[in-house]
Amino acid sequence: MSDKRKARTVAETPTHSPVGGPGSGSRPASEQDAPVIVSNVPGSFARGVLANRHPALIEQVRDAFPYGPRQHEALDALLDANNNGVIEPLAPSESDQELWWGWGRELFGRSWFDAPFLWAESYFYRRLLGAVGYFGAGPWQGVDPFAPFKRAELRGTAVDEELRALDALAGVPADERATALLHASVRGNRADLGFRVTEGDTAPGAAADDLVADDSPLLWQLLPAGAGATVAVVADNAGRELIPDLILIDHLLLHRHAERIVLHVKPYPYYVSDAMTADVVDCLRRLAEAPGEAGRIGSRLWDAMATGRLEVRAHPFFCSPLPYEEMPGDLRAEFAAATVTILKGDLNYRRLVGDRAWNATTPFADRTAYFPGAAAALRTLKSDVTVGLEQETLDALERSGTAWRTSGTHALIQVRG
Ligand SMILES: O=P(O)(O)OC[C@H]1O[C@](O)(CO)[C@@H](O)[C@@H]1O
Repeated sequence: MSDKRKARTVAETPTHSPVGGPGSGSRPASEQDAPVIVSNVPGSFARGVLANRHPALIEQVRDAFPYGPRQHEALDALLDANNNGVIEPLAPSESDQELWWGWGRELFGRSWFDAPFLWAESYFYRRLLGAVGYFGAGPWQGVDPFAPFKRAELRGTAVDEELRALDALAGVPADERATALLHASVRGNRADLGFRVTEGDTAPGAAADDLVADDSPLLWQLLPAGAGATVAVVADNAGRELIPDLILIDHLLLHRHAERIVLHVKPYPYYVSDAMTADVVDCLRRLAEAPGEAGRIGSRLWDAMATGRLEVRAHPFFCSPLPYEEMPGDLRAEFAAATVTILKGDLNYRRLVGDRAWNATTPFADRTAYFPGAAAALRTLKSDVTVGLEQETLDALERSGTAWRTSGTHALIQVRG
């Protein structure tokens, strides 16, 4: 962690005020130095994730596998630490111990609730994987603890229906189809398994598809047909999100909005349902084995993988607790070479603009000015961070009196060219 980042984080943590909910859009966050979001504010969304979602998730994972005593004990210890304890560093025998030490040196020994929300959530997932033996030599090595949930979702009838709907879409003009597929990719971000861990969460797709910002014309301007573009897509969730992402990718390739697409996934399980290479394979199989248009899309994508027009990458940075502003040089070069980078989902958004209590009218272009090349965020709002809203939009959202920032009822398409 850079000294600059460390100083900002530590200094701001205790002075952080609650974010989210009605009235929060008018808080006087300076454009340069909005407070880092932490989880120690009673009633805040961030606190709810640590206090409610993480314990529920531990139990779900525990119930989903016939783990042995070692895993049960480690899960008990993680539950206890999450609820009552302080953050412990990884054991020296862990291969990424030094990395995490560097990323959180000043946080170890403090309460989970006092750490920056993004860091605490990321480290929780790292500890969960450790507890179930994902990294250790042994029989549970490499067994994705979220695989049963991902698999169940992919096999569900909702996916059948979504794939069948592609048959009707095949006949509509290409530009209408492009818009529909772009929106499906945004909406797919509602289908986040983590979002459904605790009761009372809004069901995906249950509410109106409200875009609070829509820069899609700029996205299409950046990708005129036949211009030989390379597009980077930073994936978010597997299953019901990745399927529409892949369908959009097929459309971009088929209509030559892109000559080549690099799909960035996580190198190991992360944030419940985040996509890894194995999930891309499962989704491609699901598509390829489907009847009709979905099957045709699946076999085109399968071919695109074979020719290199579609390539999958899994950079370790994607599982770090860092904002994109701190991305390493090789990833920066990769994004710089792309015509546009499409970042899917809420977590990527937090890492893109910074997990801070920004004033919601802070321009998206300002918050992403550091990004090496054009960037497009396709995101359902599932946490407090939001930038780039028009004042009237923000006023209307605040007047609505709803938890518009966190309930998954609203979405956005924001682009910086
Ligand atoms: O899958 P997505 O869209 O990145 O959403 C992940 C979001 O879910 C949460 O982890 C809460 O469960 C947020 O803190 C996080 O930003």
